Amino acid sequence: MTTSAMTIPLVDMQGVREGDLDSLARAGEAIHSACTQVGFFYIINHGLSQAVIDDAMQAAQRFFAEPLERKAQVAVNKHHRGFHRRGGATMYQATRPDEKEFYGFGLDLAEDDPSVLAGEALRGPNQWPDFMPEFQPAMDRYFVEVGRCGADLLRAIAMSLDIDPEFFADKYTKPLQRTQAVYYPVQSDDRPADQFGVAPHTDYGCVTLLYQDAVGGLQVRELGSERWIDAPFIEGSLVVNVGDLLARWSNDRFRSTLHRVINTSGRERYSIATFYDPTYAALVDPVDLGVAADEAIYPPVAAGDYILGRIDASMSYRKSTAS
Ligand SMILES: O=C(O)CCC(=O)C(=O)O
Ligand SMILES: [Fe+2]
Repeated sequence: MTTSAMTIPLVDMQGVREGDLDSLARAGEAIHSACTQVGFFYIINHGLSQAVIDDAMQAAQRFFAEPLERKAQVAVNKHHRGFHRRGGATMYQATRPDEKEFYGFGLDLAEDDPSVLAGEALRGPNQWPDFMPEFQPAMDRYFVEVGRCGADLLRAIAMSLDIDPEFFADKYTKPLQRTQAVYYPVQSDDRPADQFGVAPHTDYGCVTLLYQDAVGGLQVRELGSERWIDAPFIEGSLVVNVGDLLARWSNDRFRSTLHRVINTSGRERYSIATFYDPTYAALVDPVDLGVAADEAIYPPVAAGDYILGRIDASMSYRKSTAS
């Protein structure tokens, strides 16, 4: 007997952005069922302007089209910012590095910022290519707008858990938001079976917000089966998924679902993934999300410590220069 495939729900964020409490409750309910049953959902009316998205995507395409020697001028630094060449990222449990390039950046903190001076990992100034002056402003605008959307999502998630809708605000005063423009070269049909654009993995942090182009290739693992479900491009949408840290925070009520990318479309694929994660020291304690103390599966952990451990395990450059 075949059962019908899991579907990835779609949530309208319009009312949430307008601050309407009824809409917040409705979106919260839809998001809650998506987070508990699928771990993935699409959002529309997310508040990012299409012009900002298009500029960022075009800038990313131009950047990745540069020769490797140029891109290497902004090679990833110890603050986890810059260009990651192909082969630099291997997902835990994967046998081969991902077939992708990406450019990562985050909250731009000066070298004399207290968090940087204190040696907090993953903190520091962004780096930008001086050979492509339009790259930084396009990416910065995207970063701000997608961060706003992340905050809206967390408001709806808090509401859905029957806690103060503003609960997450003070956990995100200095977010470990990491935004990554990703380039997937064309993969051949006769590639080894264990060669992926991104190998099957779950995300490390709280919520991931993904803009993908129309090429497709993202797949989500159906719960309780071996089936991979396509998460195709939907015009005007972002794909959102729960990461391991939010699943932990929720005491495993929310699911952090396996996903992967295979790009056998014959076309190059581009996406921008944003890992919208809390302040380094924010305490992730299931009790704060409404779990009785004697039912909490996980002890409290500092968000940054958890995320850092996961990043260190998957990025080859950090094995030599981790800090
Ligand atoms: O680019 C995509 O479609 C997904 C990327 C992804 O899963 C990740 O970077 O964690
Ligand atoms: Fe992912």
